[in-house]
This record gives sequence, structure tokens and C-alpha cells, in this order.
Amino acid sequence: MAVMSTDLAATFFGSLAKAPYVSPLQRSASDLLQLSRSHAPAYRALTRVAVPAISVGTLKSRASTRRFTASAASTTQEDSDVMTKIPPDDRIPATIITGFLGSGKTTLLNHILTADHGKRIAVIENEFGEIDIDGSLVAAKTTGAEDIVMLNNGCLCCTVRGDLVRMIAELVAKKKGKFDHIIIETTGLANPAPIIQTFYAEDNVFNDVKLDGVVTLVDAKHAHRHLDEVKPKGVVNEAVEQIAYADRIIVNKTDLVGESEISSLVQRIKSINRMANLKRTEYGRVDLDYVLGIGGFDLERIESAVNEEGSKEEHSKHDHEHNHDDHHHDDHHHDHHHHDEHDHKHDNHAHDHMHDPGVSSVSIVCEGSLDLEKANMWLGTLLMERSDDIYRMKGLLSVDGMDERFVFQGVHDIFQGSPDRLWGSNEPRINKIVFIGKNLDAQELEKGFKASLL
Ligand SMILES: Nc1nc2c(ncn2[C@@H]2O[C@H](COP(=O)(O)OP(=O)(O)OP(=O)(O)O)[C@@H](O)[C@H]2O)c(=O)[nH]1
Repeated sequence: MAVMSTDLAATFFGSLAKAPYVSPLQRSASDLLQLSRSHAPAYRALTRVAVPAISVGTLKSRASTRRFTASAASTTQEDSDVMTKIPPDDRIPATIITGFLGSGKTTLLNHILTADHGKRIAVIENEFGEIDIDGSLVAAKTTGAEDIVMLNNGCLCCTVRGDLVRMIAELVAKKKGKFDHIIIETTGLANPAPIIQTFYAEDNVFNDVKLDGVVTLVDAKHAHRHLDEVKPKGVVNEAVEQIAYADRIIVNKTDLVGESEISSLVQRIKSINRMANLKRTEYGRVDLDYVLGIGGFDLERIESAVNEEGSKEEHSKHDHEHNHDDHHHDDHHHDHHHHDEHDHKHDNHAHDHMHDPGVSSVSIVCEGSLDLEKANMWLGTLLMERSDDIYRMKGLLSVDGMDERFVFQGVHDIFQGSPDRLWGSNEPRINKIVFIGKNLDAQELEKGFKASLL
């Protein structure tokens, strides 16, 4: 059993020397890693992110890497004991708050900081081209228990990633034990990906802090306009990206628009990201447990995200009528894929398959067991060829010969996988995968998956 799971993880990671079987995929994956090393720094993240996952021996003693030991363990008895449980993670959780300009990020932050939750929160603020305005706003409303750290030298997503790393490292070094949670408020123009990657790529951060989740604010009044904005080829639309990476979406400022406008926006958001939970708010007023303690990157919480219900909107205010078509009521026990199409239909490809050039979600739900080698090949190749386009993915797999479910999550080329609990004796072995990304071809993904089934 352990060998199976090791193989599955190892192949994805490419270069795990201890893997008992080297598939062509492994060779090509390690080639890629070597290639990337010689092309530093542009591809540095690729090699760096692989490190925690595969450094079984060297990093073992450090608490924060134990979970990764589980995911890529060697075949020794000692490690295989660890394999079936994902050990507790006592690193400090960090939440990223993102959202377009003026969507209500600071308002939400104030709500969090002034709420009665007993948590001590350190805040890292990043305002592009502004001096401390948000910082003083926040500071004025806090009870004094929190740390406010400002990061004003530019855009968090690109120029000051190093500063973010230093800042987190400093916070941890100086104040460890004095706070329970870190919140990072990004600028309205930030692409969350590099910020997310920071948590995996930088040992200074990774060892002490774990990413808890990405919360994205969406301005109910202006979001359509931002989402519609056509960018030059190759340039990302930040509003779309921010939604795509989210674990929690807050459609804010609902007091400013009517129900039908909100409903169509919600549909549009779900078509981009069907993994995130969604809530409508005024002035960012949400329950704190909706935004803190999310576990959006935790392997043990994969199930709720990949279940069809994962994208369910939480109706806190009222049970408004559902006039939108909810595709997610398909019978789960039948094979199907689901492609949430972005509502613009400028499909350049004339053929009939569902190929969305924008950012969308594709889910595969399919009963059966995967052939390990074929599954490795399929997912490994997909990651190598398409990791730029695959923003996030989560999955729960049934692998032939493995008594445990195999759970995984990924952000571009970061991949974490681990066996989790045993399949129940009468439990149907249903595979569930959700991809969020650009240019996803639902039929092709499903075809690749199905070809890996026994
Ligand atoms: N009507 C209404 N106004 C809101 C709501 N939430 C926030 N606002 C107001 O919208 C404005 C922008 O809110 P902020 O919280 O500063 O938004 P932000 O995302 O931090 O803005 P940037 O830092 O510029 O990106 C403020 O004047 C808020 O008081 C809401 O639900 N309804």
C-alpha cells in the first residue's frame, strides 16, 4: 500500500530518488526540474516548491514538514506508519484577503479585527502607491492587541515578495507566541498566485506559517465591469484571477444593487470558481469562522471542496429564489464531468467540444479505481504541460490496490498529495477532481482521467 502511494506522489514530484519504480514520466519530470534549475530564477519556484515535498529525510525533524513526509514518504516501515494519517500542523495560519480596488477589503479587515473572537491577529498590509492610510484606519479601530505591519514599497504580488518573506520571518522571530493568525491584505490589483506560492517556495515562511486560505471580496456593483475588461493577450484580468484562486468569496456591497444583478454575478463567479464557498454581505459582515480557520490548502479538508456541494452558496440573509440553473444536482454516482463555462462565448475553436478559453472550473466525478501507473502518467504530464494554466486543483482518488483514499491539492506546479482515511467497506469508490484554470478542455480532461481507470 505504502509503495503505491509513494509512487503516486513521487512520480508527480518527479525526482524522488527512493521511488522503487522509475516511470518515463518520472524521468521527464526530473528532466524538467533540472531544466528549471538551469533557468533560474524564472523557474525557481518550480524547483523550490518541490523541495518540501520530496525532502523526506532531511527535513523530517521539523514539525512543519511532517505532513509532506506523509505525502512523499519512503517505503520504510516507519514512514508507512505515518502514511495513513496526516499529522497535526501547528504552524501559524495565514489568510490572504484579496479583491478588486474598493471591493471592501479594509472594511472586512476592520470587521475581523474589531470582532470578539479572542484571536490575536497580526496584519500585513500592502497598499500600492499609498502611504499608510489603510493602516491608520485599521489601527484606529483595533483594540491594541494586534500587530499592524505595513508594507508600502510596491505591489505585493511582484516587487516585494522578498519583503513579504522577510516580514513574515521577522514577525515570527520577534513575536512568536504573541499572535495566533496572520492576515495579509493585498492591493486591489494583486494577482494572488505569487503570494500563495510564497508560502510554499520560501523555507523561511513554510516552516513556521501555513496558508489557511484566500478570501476574495467582490464588489457587487462594479464586478461585472472589472470581469468584462478585456486585457491584451497574455495579460491576466486580475478580477478574474482573484476569484479563481479563492477559497471563500464574499460578494460585498449587496445593498447597492438588485437581486437579479447579484444573482447573475454569483452565477458568473461560480462559473470561474466552483470550489469556493460564496456569501453575500454588506460591509463585509461575515461570521469570523467563514474567513479564519478555513483550511483551504489542507489535505484533510479536500473532501468538502471536491464535493459538488463545495460551491454551494451560503445564504445568510434570506432564502431567495433560485432562478439560476444549478447544474450540480447530477447524480453523483454516475460518471460525468462538469464544465462551468464562462459566459463569454468567443470560442476560437470551431469544434464542438467544450473548450473554454477563459478561466473556468471543470469537475470530474467518476466511480472506479485508477491504474496507478496510468494515473501517474496522466496527472504528471498534465502538471508538466499545463501547470501555468491550472490555477488550483483538488482531488480525491481511488487507486487500485490502495486501501486509503488518495487526496491531493495543487496550485500551478505545487502539488501536495497523501493517502488519508481508509475507504469504507461499503463505500462506493468515487473519484472527485476539480480543476480551476485557464483554457481548460473539460472533455479532454475527462478523457485523460477515464483512460487511467482500470
Ligand atoms: N454601500 C456600501 N459601501 C461599502 C460596503 N463595504 C464597503 N463599503 C465602502 O466602500 C469603500 C471602499 O471600501 P474599502 O474597505 O476601503 O475597500 P478596499 O477593497 O479596501 O479598497 P482599496 O484598498 O482601495 O482596494 C469604503 O468607503 C467603504 O465604506 C458595502 O457593503 N456597502
